[in-house]
Amino acid sequence: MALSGVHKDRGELRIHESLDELGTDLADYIAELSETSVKERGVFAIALSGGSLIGLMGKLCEAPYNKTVDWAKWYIFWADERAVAKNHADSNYKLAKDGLLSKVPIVPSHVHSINDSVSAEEAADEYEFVIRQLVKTRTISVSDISDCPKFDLILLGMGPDGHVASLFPNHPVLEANDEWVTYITDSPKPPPERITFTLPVINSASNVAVVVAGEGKAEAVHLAIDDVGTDCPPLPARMVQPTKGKLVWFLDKPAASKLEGSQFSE
Ligand SMILES: O=C1O[C@H](COP(=O)(O)O)[C@@H](O)[C@H](O)[C@H]1O
Repeated sequence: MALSGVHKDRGELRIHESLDELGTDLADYIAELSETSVKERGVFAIALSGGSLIGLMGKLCEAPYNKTVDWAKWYIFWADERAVAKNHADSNYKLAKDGLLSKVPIVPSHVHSINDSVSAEEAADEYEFVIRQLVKTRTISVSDISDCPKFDLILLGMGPDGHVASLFPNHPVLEANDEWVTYITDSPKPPPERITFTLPVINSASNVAVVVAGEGKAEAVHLAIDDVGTDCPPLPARMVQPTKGKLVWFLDKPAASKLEGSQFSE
C-alpha cells in the first residue's frame, strides 16, 4: 500500500499505487469481513453498488478467494439500482451478475435484487419490505440505536460529483429519514429513475467502504475527506458517517492526488 492513515473523523484511508494493488486489498478486506461475520452471525449481509466498483472487486472471483470465501453464507443486496430491466446495460444487478455473482457459488435465493417490473416508487417500497422481513429473521442485523437495518458491509462507489449510491448533491433525497429505501425520478446522471438506500441505512451499517479510482474524482475526494469548511453543502460522500460502524476509503493515487497529505503514514 502506498499510504494509509486514519483521518480524525473521515475514517480509514488506504491509498494504493495501482488498481491491481487496490483490488487485492479490497478482496482481502471483504473476505476478512465475510469470515468475521459468518463466525459471529452465521451469515454475511453485503450491499453492492454499481459503476466501477464491481470491476475493482474482480479478484474475489479468483484464487484464493473463490475457494476460501464461504459464499453459501452471503446474502446480496443493492445500495442502489437504476429503474431499468435486469438485462439492460445500465442495470447494477446485471453488472454484478456478469462481473461477480455468476462466477462464484452464491445461493440464487440469497440474491435480493430490486424488482424491475414495477415503478421505481413501488420497487423501493417492495425492497424495503423485503429488507424488513430479513431484519425480523436477523439475516440482516438491526441497529441498536435506530430501527435501521445494520448491514455487515455496504460497498459504495463515488461519482465525480460526489454522489454515492443514488444520493446526488443538493437533492432532496439526502433528507430522506423515514424510509430505508427510496426512489428518485430526476437523477442528474442517466438513467433518471433510480432506487436507493437512504443515508440513515448507510450510516447504520457495521462497515462501509467507499471505493474510488481515477484523477477525475480527485476534487470530490478532497471535498469529501479534507477539512474544507462549511460554506458549501457537504457532498453526499461526506455525509457517509457510520454512527457506530467503520468507514474505509479505498483510493488509487490519482483519486487521492488532491488530498491534504498530513493525515497519512507510509
Ligand atoms: O450511477 C452510479 O454511479 C456510482 C459511481 O459510479 P462510478 O462508475 O463512477 O464508480 C455508483 O456507485 C452507483 O452505484 C451507480 O448507480
